Amino acid sequence: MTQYSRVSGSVGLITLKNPPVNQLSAVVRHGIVDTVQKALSDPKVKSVVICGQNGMFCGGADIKEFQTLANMRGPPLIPMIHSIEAADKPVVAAIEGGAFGGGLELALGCHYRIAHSKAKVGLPEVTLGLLPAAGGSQRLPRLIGVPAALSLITTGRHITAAEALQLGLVDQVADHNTVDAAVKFALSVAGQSLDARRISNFQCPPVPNMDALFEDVMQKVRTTARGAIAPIACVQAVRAAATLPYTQGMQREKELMATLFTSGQARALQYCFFAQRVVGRWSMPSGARWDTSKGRPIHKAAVIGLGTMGRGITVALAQTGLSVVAVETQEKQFMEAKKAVSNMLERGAKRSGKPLAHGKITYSQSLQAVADVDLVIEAVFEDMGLKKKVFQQLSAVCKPGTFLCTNTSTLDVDELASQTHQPELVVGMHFFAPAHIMKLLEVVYGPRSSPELVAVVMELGKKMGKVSVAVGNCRGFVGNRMLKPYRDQAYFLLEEGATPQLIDQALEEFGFAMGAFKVSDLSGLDVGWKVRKEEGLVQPGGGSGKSARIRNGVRYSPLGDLMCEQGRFGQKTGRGWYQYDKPGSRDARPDPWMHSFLEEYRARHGLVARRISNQEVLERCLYAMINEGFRVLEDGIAAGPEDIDIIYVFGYGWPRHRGGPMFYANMVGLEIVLERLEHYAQANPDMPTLQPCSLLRKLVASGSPPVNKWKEVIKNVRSQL
Ligand SMILES: CCCCCC/C=C/CC(=O)SCCNC(=O)CCNC(=O)[C@H](O)C(C)(C)COP(=O)(O)OP(=O)(O)OC[C@H]1O[C@@H](n2cnc3c(N)ncnc32)[C@H](O)[C@@H]1OP(=O)(O)O
Repeated sequence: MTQYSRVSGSVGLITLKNPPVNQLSAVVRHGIVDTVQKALSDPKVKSVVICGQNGMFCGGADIKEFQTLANMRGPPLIPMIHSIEAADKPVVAAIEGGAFGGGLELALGCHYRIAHSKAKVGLPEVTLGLLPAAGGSQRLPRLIGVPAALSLITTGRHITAAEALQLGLVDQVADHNTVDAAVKFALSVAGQSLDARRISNFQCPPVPNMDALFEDVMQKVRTTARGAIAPIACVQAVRAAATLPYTQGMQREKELMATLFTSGQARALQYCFFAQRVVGRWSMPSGARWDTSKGRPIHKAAVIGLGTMGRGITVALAQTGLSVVAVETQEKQFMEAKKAVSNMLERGAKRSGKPLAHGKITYSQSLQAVADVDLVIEAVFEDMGLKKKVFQQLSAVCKPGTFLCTNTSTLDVDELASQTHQPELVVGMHFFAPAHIMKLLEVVYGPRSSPELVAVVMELGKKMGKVSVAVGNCRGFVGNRMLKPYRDQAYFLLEEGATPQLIDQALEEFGFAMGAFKVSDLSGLDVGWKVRKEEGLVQPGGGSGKSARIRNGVRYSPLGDLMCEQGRFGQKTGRGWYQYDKPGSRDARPDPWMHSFLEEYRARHGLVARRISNQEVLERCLYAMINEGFRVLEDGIAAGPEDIDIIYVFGYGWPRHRGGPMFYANMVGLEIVLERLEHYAQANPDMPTLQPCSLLRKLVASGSPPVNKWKEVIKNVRSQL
């Protein structure tokens, strides 16, 4: 797992060999210890280079080893890195591809670092619920200063070789063969004193107003962490580097890591890391899979409808380098959209430092302009009649074989497919607003969608920088389907005595970016109202008596309808579940009006307000959502719990350190979730979404297996259906 050779007469070359990313598994650590020893004891060797095979230096510790302590046997990283730093011959790290986490910590133990110009480096441990505990939190601030180290360690961001050079993190950047450059460099420094090269001997560069700096950073980190503990431990570890001698700092690093390492948050974040990769290996109920389905190249794409979503999708496509035809038939919207897209592209180019993608887009007011494209994304208003018409037209205008995609968030993809000559070439691409920024893409296949098309769209999603999840077609797909019972419970809790701020606070303390009512104000209450009106659910004035709160035998809350009747559509009208300074403002403040509105509503419906605890809010909202998640799995709409969890983490503000709703259910204990659902279902027989799903019962009956074992139980349940 490590290869050793002597090159250029006097350089010992150690190559890490552990696909896919030369992670520091026990056997690699053994190899490093042995080969370093060999090089240092060989009198012919005057200096040493460490590199990684296949153009990758090292992706850090082997995250899979963290699952079981038994796997952690083998030489520990810290003494291994110390022995490299203490070596009396210069050791040079040749960084190609990347040096991350323990990989960068290994490089920081070396006396010199040479990086390829395309390489990236970073300490992403915080994203796995950890901190750089192989000396990274102590060496990095000593090398590049406290503010820069805080920025890298608390965010885990990867930086380019150029930025690393500027910070003094690497000593040289190579444009060609990095190993050759490192060997040449190693020859040139052989025999030189290493006293000034051992970072653990450095003092942190002094920082003016250090207490104020740490207070400020801690404040910011607490706000953005939303309950995550690792970013806070990272700040504490860097503070130790800035204030304590190295050995004491290392002791502090160890103590902080001990708390994080076995935490539920670390388990959740490491689960998310692997889940994100699992969803790329998609499968369909037909048996089609990512590794047996081949897409075909897309050279030219089109977007139909340049409202908010269409504009974002146009930008996301153009930024991949594709030629894009952007179509909007309404004159006013057409002119506004051109300007808006152009501004969005400029902002994107500024942010990313990449070239502007203006030239990739041609605008048209006619659908005829899409005749020669390979793929179309329809993004017109969310109206089945309108979308059907567009699909009929597209089917007539586009060349045979063109892939047709719809950016719908709820509508039946199969019904739209049936409007075309080739229904197998239709899928849903559910983007999230703003479409050029939000990472999630739900790829919705219907029963007739071809695996080739799913492969094409999943690949396109990747090019757009999205985390794409393939899901089956049903109302609301995965994300919005599970959101409905969650929202319903929030409304029912308002009726029973809660306030919007009580519910939102409980959800935000749990870690959601925004509570259910703030989200509702942001997206606009009128959107759901329109849908409910079309479905015949809305009774003007909200009605009275028991029937006013029942639809089709199921509990219904008309509260949202009543709010809309008063023109309270949320942020856009300056009034919603909260009040805002002016329409469009985002600063939500509790509205005293809501108090009397709810009191009057409860009186009219004979409801007596009771005290609602945060725990009840979480149990009712989250367990209702999770229960629907089990139904989604049972119905085969999502291939596995990872798909659901990634959708929620990337599209719905679910706190990543809680691993997604299904992982969270597993952490709470499936038997507890089942018991609480039974309890609430019994108390509310008119809320069928609280009736525990049979898959949940089955999992509990099977001894509540860990989340990565659910697929076997799901397979059995499905085969019995
Ligand atoms: C008390 C204990 C003291 C311990 C002290 C030491 C602690 C050290 C902490 C660490 O080092 S934690 C690990 C830090 N490293 C990272 O977070 C890097 C994680 N990896 C990545 O970000 C990316 O994989 C990459 C390296 C940037 C490469 O990206 P790319 O897009 O090219 O490939 P992927 O699809 O992401 O990955 C390919 C493949 O490799 C698997 N993998 C990646 N990194 C690791 C790893 N560190 N350990 C194990 N496996 C890794 C990844 O899962 C993919 O495989 P899969 O089969 O498709 O899942």
